Amino acid sequence: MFQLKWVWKNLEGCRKRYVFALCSTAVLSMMALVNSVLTAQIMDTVFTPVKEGQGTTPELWHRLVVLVSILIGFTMFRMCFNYLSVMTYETCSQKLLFKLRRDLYANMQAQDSSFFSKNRTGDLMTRLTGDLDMVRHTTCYVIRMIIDCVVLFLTTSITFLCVDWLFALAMLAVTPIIFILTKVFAKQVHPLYVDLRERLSRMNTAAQENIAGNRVVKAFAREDYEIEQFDKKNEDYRKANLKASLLWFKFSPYIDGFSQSLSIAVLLVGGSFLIMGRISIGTFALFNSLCWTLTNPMSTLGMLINDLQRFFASASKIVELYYARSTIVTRQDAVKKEGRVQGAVKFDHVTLKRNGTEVLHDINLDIKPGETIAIMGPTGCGKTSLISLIPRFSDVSGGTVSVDGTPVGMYDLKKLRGSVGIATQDVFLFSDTVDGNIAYGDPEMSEDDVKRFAKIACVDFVDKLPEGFDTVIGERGTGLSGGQKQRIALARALAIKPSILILDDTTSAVDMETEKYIQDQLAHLDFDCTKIIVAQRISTTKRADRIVILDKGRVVDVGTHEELISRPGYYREVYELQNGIAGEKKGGAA
Ligand SMILES: Nc1ncnc2c1ncn2[C@@H]1O[C@H](COP(=O)(O)OP(=O)(O)OP(=O)(O)O)[C@@H](O)[C@H]1O
Repeated sequence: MFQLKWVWKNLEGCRKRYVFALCSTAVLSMMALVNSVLTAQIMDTVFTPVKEGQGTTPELWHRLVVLVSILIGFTMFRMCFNYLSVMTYETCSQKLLFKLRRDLYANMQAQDSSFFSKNRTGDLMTRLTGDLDMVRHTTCYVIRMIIDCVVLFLTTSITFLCVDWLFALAMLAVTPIIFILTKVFAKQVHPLYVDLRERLSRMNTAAQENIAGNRVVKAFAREDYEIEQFDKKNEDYRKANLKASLLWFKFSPYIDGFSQSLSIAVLLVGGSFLIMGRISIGTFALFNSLCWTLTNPMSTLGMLINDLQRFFASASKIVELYYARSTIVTRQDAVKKEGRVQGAVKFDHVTLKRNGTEVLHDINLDIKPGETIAIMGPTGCGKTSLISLIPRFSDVSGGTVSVDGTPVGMYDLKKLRGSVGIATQDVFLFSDTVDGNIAYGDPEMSEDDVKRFAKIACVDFVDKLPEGFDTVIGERGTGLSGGQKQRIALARALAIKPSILILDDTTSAVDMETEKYIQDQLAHLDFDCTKIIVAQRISTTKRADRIVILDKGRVVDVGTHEELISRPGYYREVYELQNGIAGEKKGGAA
């Protein structure tokens, strides 16, 4: 039930309107009885006297006209009221959907990287689409129908009991059996819908991964395998859907059968009472015409419970996302920093654990403002992990990372990240223009600035694009090479004029000449900036003020290019390898 409480909480702003809609449904359901009651009145006060030979007096004509006019007027009023009611439900549920989507999206933006590695994209997409729609469907339809069923059933039962208690009891005798059946059904169907929801999410995840990784699939000619894998998930989903539907089909004949038995009871019991003179023809007509108000709620209640269980399964998933809280947030007692960050970075006895394994051990590093630091080391030694601690993509497990003498954990997160320009290893560009991608960090940026940073990052290929800087790139746009994407990512990182620029293998895919040009440009930026460059190429690292060598999560050496090539170690090995010296030496020795 917490799911319903949560929906109520989120209806803030339109709760009064929603309560009005709920009440209007109850009133409309009660009104449904009035037509039958008026018809019974016409039968007993107009038709019966005529049939009993009293003739057609003007009084009877007058009574008929009045009652039929009331009937027409009432029906018109009910139609208008119903329209108002349905519109209120629709506006409230759409508003709720909009708010939830916005809140969920905002909350997702606040999550850290561990959240995204724990949750599959397809699952998150299911929550934002199908699950949310189930919440909307429940607030605007399922709840309305449940109220309609309950009120209709209760008012009809009370009316029947007031008119003829014995006839009413004969009709209501089967209802407890139907309620027990629907309760058992609800209990059995709930786990099926939780499972169904999970399978749908798995299928969506498979589809999403396949679309994202379609190049890999094609490169390995694994289309048939992928189709087979998707088919399995699709089949799983189909089976789960069928299982839930079959459960309903197992119960529905009994529920329908018992509901329909009411019509037979009306004919049998009502007919007998009519013959015995216990009830009038009007009373019989009333019971007969209102029979549906008892059968309908009972037969539709099962379907509504079906929907309600789907809602509970979907809402639980959304609530989980809604209340997910990142541990990487701005602290209440965060230090207010005015002005530009100078760019001093200090790692003080830093350790970092990932999934319980320590990947960085006792890192000590003091980087001065404006310094250029290169980080080098074998694959998996912790380079990306190390730099991700500066903008707090991850938090340290021990020790402190400080920027300008203040631990990064004490910064306002926006201030900290706004001072760090980062071009990551996996370049991601948005489906936007080149201009939009470069100015991503500052949408107000002038066209001249965009061009200036594009020049620094050597985005010279833009002239060859069909619409220059206005060419849409990314997923739905013009294709770019790996090196071209890297250069746009670099321009994007530079465009915010960061105090600390972090480049994680950003120029690995560009040619040597372009790289040299970019290095020259980076050395002469017109703003103060500390540069931390993760690279594997000696051509990239050799200009750095200091080069830090990492191995198995530890700093094993620090020095300038000259210092490091003058002593044995990882750097000299890479240097010799990349300059063909190792081969020459070996050749000479042979
Ligand atoms: N999200 C994660 N969850 C668990 N372990 C991780 C995660 N990210 C990285 N690791 C592990 O942390 C270690 C360091 O990874 P990291 O990406 O920092 O290395 P790297 O030096 O940047 O590697 P590369 O040169 O290949 O980019 C590796 O052993 C890696 O398997």
